[in-house]
Amino acid sequence: MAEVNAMMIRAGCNFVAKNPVLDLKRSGFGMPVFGRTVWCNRRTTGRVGNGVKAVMQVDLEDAERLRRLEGLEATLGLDIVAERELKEKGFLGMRKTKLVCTIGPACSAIEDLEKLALEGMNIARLNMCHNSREWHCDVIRKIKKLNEGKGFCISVMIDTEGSQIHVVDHGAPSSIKVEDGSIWLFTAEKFEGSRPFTVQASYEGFSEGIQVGDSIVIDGGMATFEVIEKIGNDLSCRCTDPGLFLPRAKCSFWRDGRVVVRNHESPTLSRKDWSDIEFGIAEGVDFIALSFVNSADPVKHLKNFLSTKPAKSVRVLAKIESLESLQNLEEIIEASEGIMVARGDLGVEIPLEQIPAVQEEITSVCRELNKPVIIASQLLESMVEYPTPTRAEVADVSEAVRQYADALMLSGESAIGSYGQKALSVLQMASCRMELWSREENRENFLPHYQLGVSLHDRIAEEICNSAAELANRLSVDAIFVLTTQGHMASLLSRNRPRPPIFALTDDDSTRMALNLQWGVFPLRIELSEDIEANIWRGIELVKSKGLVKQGDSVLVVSEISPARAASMASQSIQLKTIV
Ligand SMILES: Nc1ncnc2c1ncn2[C@@H]1O[C@H](COP(=O)(O)OP(=O)(O)OP(=O)(O)O)[C@@H](O)[C@H]1O
Ligand SMILES: CC(=O)C(=O)O
Ligand SMILES: [K+]
Ligand SMILES: [Mg+2]
Repeated sequence: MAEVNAMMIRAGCNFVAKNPVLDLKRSGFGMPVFGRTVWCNRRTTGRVGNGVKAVMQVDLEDAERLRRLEGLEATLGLDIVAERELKEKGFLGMRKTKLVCTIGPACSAIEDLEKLALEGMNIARLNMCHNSREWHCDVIRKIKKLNEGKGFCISVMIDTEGSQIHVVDHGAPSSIKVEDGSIWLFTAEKFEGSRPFTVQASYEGFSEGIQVGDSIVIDGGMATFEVIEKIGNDLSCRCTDPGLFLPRAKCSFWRDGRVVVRNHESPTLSRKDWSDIEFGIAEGVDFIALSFVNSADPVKHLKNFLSTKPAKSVRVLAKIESLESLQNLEEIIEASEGIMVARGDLGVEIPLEQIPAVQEEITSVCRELNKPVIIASQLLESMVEYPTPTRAEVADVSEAVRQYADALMLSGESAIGSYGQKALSVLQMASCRMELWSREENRENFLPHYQLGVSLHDRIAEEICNSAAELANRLSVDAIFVLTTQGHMASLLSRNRPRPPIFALTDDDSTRMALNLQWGVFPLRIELSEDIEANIWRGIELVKSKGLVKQGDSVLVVSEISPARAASMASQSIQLKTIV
């Protein structure tokens, strides 16, 4: 027995249901049913009203129709925001660059989360450095509720605290001015409140290996000190470049124009991080972003750990925010399922003028190795306080879009700022504008083509996607559809940054949520079988039924079925279809 649902009704199936109204409600369709002619059996056409009871009987002809439609029924479609954008702006106008928002006290009410969702948030980031377990749990549940109840498709990312050994605090709730020549004591001693000219370091061994004459740079240049004396584990320092001390400021040690790299004992994943990760898994988060990754090892370690978990697969992202991570960049990117260019802490560890080049390099290596990349921190920093961005900030955002980064991230702008929604709309508008210019300049043609696959199977998949993207651009098709189980073909298509949107049809929910991070990919859930043709048929019927494609639209369909699923062997195909 099948449940009644709106799809069956629209398709005109003949059946009698036990309690159609209840069944409709249960199947999650909020459409009004009272007084509407919604169903009929062979002989009678009836009006459904409350309390109508009948026995479900589906005849053979309809059973076949139902069987085909059940695949559609199980489908939860495109995120409603993308759907709206498509209807308003057409295929080409859909924003391809994804948007991440850090959730904090300024936007954790469900109404605020919904506003961010409507403004285009694709991923919500929770920084485990701040706030309580209960607070994070509450936010995650609210987001899931919005997804389930309102048709959004927002993925959740937790960002670990990591071992930030260089954090210092002056004890006061706001910033303190640091005068030129003033003498300060940096200590690991723990005390409550503030003492004049005293700064607490978050890590006991902070001064190990530090010599008299070394410099301490606060927050990438907010102020600079010179170490004038070591007193036990404490450092007495003179301010050489006056400025400001913010609460929880980050500091780095410099000698002869370079950061002093020290092999401290603290692991990338602390005990608190593991506990936060367990919490994230239990709450069904989609991404875990690892802070202060210096090599591929912690990423591999976490992935091994996750592979032992029965839960859905969680994607591991590595944050590039230390000097060491730059030295091991390729191995970290290869081991991860995505990268965040965490410019905040990176700017503490390398000279600021190097940030633009490093960002471009990381973005390019990520595309080469086919890993999504997020550009993070200070994108619209002034909007924490002001309702408009600086022109320089808009230029910075546009440059990240021009570089074809997969995603842009808001930090304090959404977490604590008064204009989070406005900031998101600035990202949204700047992205669409730069994407348009890139298309007008045919910039996708100038992207370097790297060969990724080694095995024949991998190379075939890659070449199919490269050719499909080129075909889609040259033939100006309206959309690309890809049938993908783990998202691999979808990401290979995205890597080419094609002009039309890529609708990725998958039956795996974690794949669907992970694809949210990829440039130009709009994930949809669908039942996939071993019958490729049937999958394609179902996929197209689904998008047609939602009014996303219409008669005369041309679509390119790329399909992949892994060997484990296909009865015989792996197969991939490209088909060009005109919607009839
Ligand atoms: N959950 C939260 N609760 C309270 N404040 C938050 C929360 N998340 C972020 N914030 C505030 O927003 C600011 C920016 O957030 P963000 O998470 O980007 O900090 P960050 O220091 O750049 O990140 P990281 O610690 O990963 O380097 C933080 O300094 C903090 O004041
Ligand atoms: C996002 C982050 O962690 C940083 O910019 O440091
Ligand atoms: K963090
Ligand atoms: Mg950081």
